[in-house]
Amino acid sequence: MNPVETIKLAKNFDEVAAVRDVSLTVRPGEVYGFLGPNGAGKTTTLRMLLGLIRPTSGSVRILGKPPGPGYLDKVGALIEGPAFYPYLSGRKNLVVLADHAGVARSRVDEVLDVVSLSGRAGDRYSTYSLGMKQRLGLAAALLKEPELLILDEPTNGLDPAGMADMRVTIRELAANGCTVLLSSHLLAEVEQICDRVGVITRGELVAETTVAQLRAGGTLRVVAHPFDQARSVLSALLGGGRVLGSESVFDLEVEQDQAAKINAELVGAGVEVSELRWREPDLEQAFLELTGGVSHVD
Ligand SMILES: Nc1ncnc2c1ncn2[C@@H]1O[C@H](COP(=O)(O)OP(=O)(O)OP(=O)(O)O)[C@@H](O)[C@H]1O
Repeated sequence: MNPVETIKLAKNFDEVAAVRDVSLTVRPGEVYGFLGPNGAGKTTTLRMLLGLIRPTSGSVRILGKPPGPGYLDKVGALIEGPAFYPYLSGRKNLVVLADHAGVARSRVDEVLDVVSLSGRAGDRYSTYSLGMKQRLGLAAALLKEPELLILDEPTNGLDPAGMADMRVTIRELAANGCTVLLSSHLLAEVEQICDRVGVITRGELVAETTVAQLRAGGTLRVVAHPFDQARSVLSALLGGGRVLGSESVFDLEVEQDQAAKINAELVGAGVEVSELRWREPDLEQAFLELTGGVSHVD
């Protein structure tokens, strides 16, 4: 059973088609990044998953259940900045929520620990930094020991240290078996934190793939002299069609671990290799192509 499955999910706001026929699948135990520029339809999709708004068409299953009573019992969510009492401490705020949700109060200190907020848990919420507020929001989402976490832009507005903390916490939660669906407009963030990614633009899911696949497609840059001799060695090794180069520079579409063998073959044939360098694929370019270049990637 996949923790999240949508089939042709769509939402129109009057004339605006905010989400169009989105069919996405989040698999058990993964961190899934829902990536897209601002206004792409991420929040609208997440709100539909959580029953906050009703889809215009299409269907949703969360942890195997369609929307209905109790379908979110094992789901924690952080969406649209959680509401806390500013004059209460972080811990007291969580106690209020735990009591309301019928969760044992002992769980409060556990979740404070998970989000590394124990040291400041006695301070008033109003004195918290944005990063601490966000972590308290995550703690609240964890109270029910969710199997699935849905997080809308969890690092939005955080400073680099706060972002890094949040990433570590999310990865730890996933390592402990929680499935995570998070939205982000930051390619670099999704790359660091997620196993798979769904790319949404103008309301449409334009790609759903693993981060490893997004990263695949790098090239090996080889600079070797003399050119003709280098080309014939490389052609013999890789097949002529895969060896394109000019003026002693070759950009080879090979696996990264073939570099040593290629170097040895060239040097063994008396070719002088002055550069051998793995070049990562340009993810930003790939993302812009997928999204039609509609927005900037930070
Ligand atoms: N309640 C609403 N009424 C009318 N239009 C809306 C409403 N909510 C969202 N939209 C529109 O739907 C589109 C998608 O918005 P959404 O908030 O889902 O995008 P997003 O990908 O989450 O972007 P952001 O990161 O900027 O929030 C936008 O054009 C937005 O203006």
